Amino acid sequence: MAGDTLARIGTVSLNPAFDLTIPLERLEPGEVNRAAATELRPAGKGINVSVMLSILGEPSVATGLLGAEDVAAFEAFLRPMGVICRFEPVPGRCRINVKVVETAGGRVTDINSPGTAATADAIPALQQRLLTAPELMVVSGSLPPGLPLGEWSGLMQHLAAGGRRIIVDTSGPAFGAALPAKPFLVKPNRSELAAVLGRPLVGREALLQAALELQQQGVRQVVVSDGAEGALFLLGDARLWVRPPPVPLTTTVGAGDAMVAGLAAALARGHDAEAAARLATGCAAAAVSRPASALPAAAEITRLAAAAHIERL
Ligand SMILES: O=P(O)(O)OC[C@H]1O[C@](O)(CO)[C@@H](O)[C@@H]1O
Repeated sequence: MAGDTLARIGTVSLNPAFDLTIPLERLEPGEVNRAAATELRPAGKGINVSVMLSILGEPSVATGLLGAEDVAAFEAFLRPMGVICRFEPVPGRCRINVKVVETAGGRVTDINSPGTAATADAIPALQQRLLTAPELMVVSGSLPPGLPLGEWSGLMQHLAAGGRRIIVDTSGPAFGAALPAKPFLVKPNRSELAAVLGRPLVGREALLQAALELQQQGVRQVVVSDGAEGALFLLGDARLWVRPPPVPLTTTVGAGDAMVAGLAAALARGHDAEAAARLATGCAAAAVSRPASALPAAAEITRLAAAAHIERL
C-alpha cells in the first residue's frame, strides 16, 4: 500500500458482498412477491465503512479479499468516492446478500451467503499488502469459507504488530479469536457481545459489566450498539450512553458499519469521547434514515450528531 499516505484509515474486508436490497411493502413468505425496484451494490461491513468515511471527508484504503471477477465493479463504485482500492483477488465471484426491507414497519430480513473461498496463498499475499497499511485499521465482517480461525487470529496479530490501532467489528468465533490481539476498539451489538461471553446480557448494567470485562482483557475502547436504544461507549475512562434523536426508519442495514466509520474518523481526528460518541451516533442515525437507494448526506450526519442525547454513566 505504498503511496497511500493520504489515507489515515484502512478497512479490511475478508468477505465483501454485493447487497441486493429488495423493498417490499410487506414480505409474504411462500407467495410471489413483486418489488417495484431493486438495488444491487458493493457492500459488506468494511466496504460500507469506507463509503461512510468518504461521506465524512476521510479518504480510506480499502483492502481485503475479493472475487477476481468483481474487482472492477467494486473499484468503479469506490474510486469516484476517493476510496483507494487495494484488494487481493481470489478466484471466482463475490457473494450476493439479500436484504428484504419492508416499508410497512421497517422489518429487514437478511439472507447472507457464505462468500468466496479464501485460497491458501490469499492470506500471506494480503499480509504482504498490509505491511504498509495505515496506522488505524478497521477489520469488519464475517470470515470467508476456507479461512481457518488460527490464520485469522494470526492476521490480527500481524496487523497489531508495530503498534497499529485496530478496530474490530465481527461476530461469532471470529470475534473471540480477534481478542488476543488486543484490538484498540471493538463494536459488537448486544447479542454479539453476549455470544462471545457465553451468557445472556439483559439490561444496561449487564451490558456495562460485559463491556468492562473486554476492557480488562486489554481492549482499550468498547462500543456496544443497541439498536434504537442507542449505544454504550467506553472510550478510555469515559462511560457514556448515547441515544440518537428519533428518525424515520428506511433500513437498519449498515447502521453498525456507519457507527464504526464515525468512530474511526473520530479517532483519526483526535476527538474527545463525547464528540466521538456524537459523531458515531450521527452516522448510524443518518444511515438508518437515509433516502431509499441513496447514501446519507454529511449535513444530516452533523445535524443528527448534535441532536444526540448523551448520558454519563
Ligand atoms: O459479513 P457478514 O457478517 O455476513 O455481514 C455482511 C453484511 O453486513 C452488512 O455489511 C451490513 O452490516 C451488509 O452490507 C452485508 O451484506
